[in-house]
Amino acid sequence: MSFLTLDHVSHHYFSNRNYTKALDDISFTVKEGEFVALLGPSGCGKSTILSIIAGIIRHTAGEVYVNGQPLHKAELDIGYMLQQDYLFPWKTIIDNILIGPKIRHNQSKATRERALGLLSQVGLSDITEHYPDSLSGGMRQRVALVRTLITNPEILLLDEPFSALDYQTKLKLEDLIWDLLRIYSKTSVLVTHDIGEAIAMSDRIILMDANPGSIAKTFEVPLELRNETPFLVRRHPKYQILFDKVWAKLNQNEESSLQQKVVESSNET
Ligand SMILES: Nc1ncnc2c1ncn2[C@@H]1O[C@H](COP(=O)(O)OP(=O)(O)OP(=O)(O)O)[C@@H](O)[C@H]1O
Repeated sequence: MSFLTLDHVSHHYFSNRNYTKALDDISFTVKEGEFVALLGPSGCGKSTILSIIAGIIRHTAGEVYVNGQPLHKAELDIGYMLQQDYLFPWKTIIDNILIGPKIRHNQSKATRERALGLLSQVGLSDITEHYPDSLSGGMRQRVALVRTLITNPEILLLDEPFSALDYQTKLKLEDLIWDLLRIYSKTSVLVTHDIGEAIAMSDRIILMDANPGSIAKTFEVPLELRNETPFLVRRHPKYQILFDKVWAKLNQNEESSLQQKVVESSNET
């Protein structure tokens, strides 16, 4: 059974009297424990989808279900990881991690021990009393990951969490997160522009189109790739085959949307 369902979801924004149709008729499901990537060009509505799932914005049409219940009734426990880590510079690493439990009045000894255990799993046991300014970008994102996992969320929303990192750090972090999410069987939705990252990390790729944001095609990642770590996936022969298929579809969509724009502008003049 599906854990999360987006059923014919559309969304438009109104700002300064401007109307933007951000999403048009989006339908997909995410199974429990599944890792789904939303891939697409800038402005196709990837972050809008995450904001809708997180309950930050209310979609204009359609419905979102969690375990068959409408999202607004489901009280979904969410972990949100962003490009920026948003660590508080005046708090130590352990205090940054324990902010979520503190807000929920759940700062038990067991929670602290869980935090220390997670820090050790991401290779950061020695820095609990350090401040974020003394850490590298990759270390800070590892802390952000622990802070996201400490409340044991039902679903993890990852909004380009690697895009501010250098390539080497990004590859290492992909492996670490992939490993941890499988250990804890976390249901996850990753937003990315990066085809390689989508293939390496996920079970399924939802490729999106822009203007307005819609689903162009869904690609299942072959089992042989899903069983490898993200780093090793990139060496697998099936990786290149899938990469080429996604790349071809992405280019085909971009070209047809460019042609449409040219036709529209020539009709206006
Ligand atoms: N608060 C807002 N007010 C008005 N329009 C918005 C708002 N947020 C997003 N949009 C518009 O909605 C569309 C989808 O934006 P969104 O940020 O969801 O896309 P995205 O695929 O996540 O883009 P990117 O990859 O650049 O982050 C875009 O046209 C964007 O300009």
